[in-house]
Amino acid sequence: MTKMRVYEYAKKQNISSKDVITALQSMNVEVSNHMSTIDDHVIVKLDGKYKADKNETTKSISVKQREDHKTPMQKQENTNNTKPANPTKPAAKSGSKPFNQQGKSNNNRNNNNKKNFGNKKNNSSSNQRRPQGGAPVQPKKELPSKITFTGSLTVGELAGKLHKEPSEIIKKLFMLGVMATINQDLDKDSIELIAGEYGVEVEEVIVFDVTEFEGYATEDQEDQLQIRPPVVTIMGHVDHGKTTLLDSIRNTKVTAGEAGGITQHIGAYQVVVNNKKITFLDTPGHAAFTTMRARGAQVTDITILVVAADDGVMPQTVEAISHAKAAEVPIIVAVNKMDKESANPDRVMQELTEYGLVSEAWGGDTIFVPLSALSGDGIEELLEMILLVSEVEEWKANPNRAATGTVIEAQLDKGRGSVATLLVQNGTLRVGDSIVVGNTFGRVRAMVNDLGRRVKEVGPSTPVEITGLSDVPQAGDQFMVFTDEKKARQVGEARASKQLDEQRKEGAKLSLDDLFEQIKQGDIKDINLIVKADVQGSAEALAASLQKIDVEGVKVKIILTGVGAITESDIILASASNAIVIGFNVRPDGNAKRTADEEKVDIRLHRIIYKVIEEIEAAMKGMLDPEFEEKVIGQVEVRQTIKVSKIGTIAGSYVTDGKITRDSSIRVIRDGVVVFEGEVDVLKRFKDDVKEVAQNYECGITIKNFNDIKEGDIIEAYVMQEIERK
Ligand SMILES: Nc1nc2c(ncn2[C@@H]2O[C@H](COP(=O)(O)OP(=O)(O)OP(=O)(O)O)[C@@H](O)[C@H]2O)c(=O)[nH]1
Repeated sequence: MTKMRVYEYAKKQNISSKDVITALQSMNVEVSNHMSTIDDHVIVKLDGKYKADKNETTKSISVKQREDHKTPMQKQENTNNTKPANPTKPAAKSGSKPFNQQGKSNNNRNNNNKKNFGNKKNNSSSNQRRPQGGAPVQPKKELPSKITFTGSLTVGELAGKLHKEPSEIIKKLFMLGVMATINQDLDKDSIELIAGEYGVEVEEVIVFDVTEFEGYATEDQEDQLQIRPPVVTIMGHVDHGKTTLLDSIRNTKVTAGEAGGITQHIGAYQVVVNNKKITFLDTPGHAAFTTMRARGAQVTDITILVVAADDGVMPQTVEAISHAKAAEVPIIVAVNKMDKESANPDRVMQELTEYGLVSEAWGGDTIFVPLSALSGDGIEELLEMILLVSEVEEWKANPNRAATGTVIEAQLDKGRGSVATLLVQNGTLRVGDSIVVGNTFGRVRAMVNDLGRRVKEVGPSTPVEITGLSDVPQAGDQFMVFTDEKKARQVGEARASKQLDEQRKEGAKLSLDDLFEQIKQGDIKDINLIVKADVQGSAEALAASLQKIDVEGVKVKIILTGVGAITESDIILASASNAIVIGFNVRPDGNAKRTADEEKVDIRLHRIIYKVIEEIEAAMKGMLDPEFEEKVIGQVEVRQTIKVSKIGTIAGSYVTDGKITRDSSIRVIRDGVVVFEGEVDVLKRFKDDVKEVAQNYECGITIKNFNDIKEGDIIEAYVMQEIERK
């Protein structure tokens, strides 16, 4: 089914949106503004109308206007009806992802998110008619054939570029149902729409942001890529043996492979199995994993999920699964503690099927390796399985380029200054390289590997500890080597100052309020949700219903369902996956609230299932109900009460502050406690019904459904005011 927006149709027909809206209204099709969607049967009807009615006034006027103001060149161009080409950024190469794009947004998009008329309320402009005769005095300058912009333009700026008076642009916007001021920012669609009305071509110029690494990264050609070792993270429930497993792999493999090496804990290590390397991140647990991902770093290729055979699936096992799945990282299950008598691997297999991890033995595709981290039995098999998965996945990188990668950990060392363990993800890192790491920079002074040995250069998937940075970066920060030291300094400094700016601004996390805007801009294809509920049954029911929502091809993806309060870990997962958290009959705990504020994670709390569905659906359609805020307008003191049969209790009162109106909401406060909330029924001055009573005046009030009003009560009057959504 074809669908288009009103303004798209207007463009197609070369007429104004306003005319289309008028036509639609005459056809009894409900449309609110130029952003409204019309479907194909309406389109067919409209097509018919415009075909049959070629000389329809509105059309001839709008075409006439356009022709009048056009240069000969544009007149010619108009026949091509070309859309401006939009330069896009080079796509990151899939074989080697030096920088994760997730959660990143470039400046231009941020600008586009500013107020634009797509999300403005429609205004009642439907009575306005296009001026027919006596055109306003036009500026002398001719229309340009093409205009350029970056990010957005204000109405005034656009007018300047089009050599038009701002008032004319404002008028045009008004015709499209938009009230705009001269300083209002217009987004790309709006700029194209207005320029299109004059037949002027628009080109968006994307300015290269010096602080974004992506801009400097060159694409690797397929023939430059070579197989690189996999990077493995170990996750699992407390005490299931993560640390023991990491130690045991390192002890059996590292010392055997590299005689004389003294293991050094630098946050990651490499082992050699069958002449092939495997890199392990040394910080077990999903907290580190997810914190990194929240910072935009994806370093893990494979997750080893450790489950103790004598304990089975536990809460953190489930969390680890969600985290790995959210990051789309393959999972290998290590069924640990097989040496114990109480070990029951079948139970582990059984329990994990519930989370979609079905062992190969049972017809699934998840690799399960029974082992004992303590005795070392099964570790060899686990390592072989890791190699097997890597053979299938074929992770690649280009060793012959300047290095890029991620910070695994970093700290300030008394003697050596800033010390950071970097994981090289692409290219080769060398001593002496000029490097930007996160928001700091420097030259690689010395490099030490996981065996405590000094090294001169390291290739892809290798962890290495470096010194020489001017400041301490953070785990998860990305780094990039620059051939030019000056450039490194410049980029490092620019990034540092940008970070300061960003700290001041809000993070660009997903929120229901701007969901529609993001969907419209094509920025999101899935909406990630985390559902926490008081009981498993509701969590599942809610998740199932939410998954059925499908608005304009955008789907809801549930990345975690769980029972109990919303925890900090949920928030971190939400932040890393750009998800919204839904609490059904549950609340966030203190830490979760704080983290959600910091990470700008949107939490929605509900008590009724259909309300949740309704809200998400409305947000996706850009139809969220307006938000209201309470505004106290006045205070009234009850000085005397009179009981009247049939009417109830009349409160003889005195307005001590502000005013009270007949349509205000009220609360009755007795000794500081709210005893009733409701509405005014009748408001009188002497015998007359009045609309409002101002400060220092007496009045008589009755309250709807409340007769227990007492002398000395305070009546607080308030109204609900719509507040603009962010
Ligand atoms: N019998 C037996 N005990 C094991 C095995 N692996 C680990 N353990 C024991 O289980 C306990 C917990 O092991 P850890 O390696 O500290 O577990 P962990 O998952 O790292 O725990 P946290 O760091 O607290 O999350 C220790 O007492 C280990 O000795 C095993 O294969 N067999």
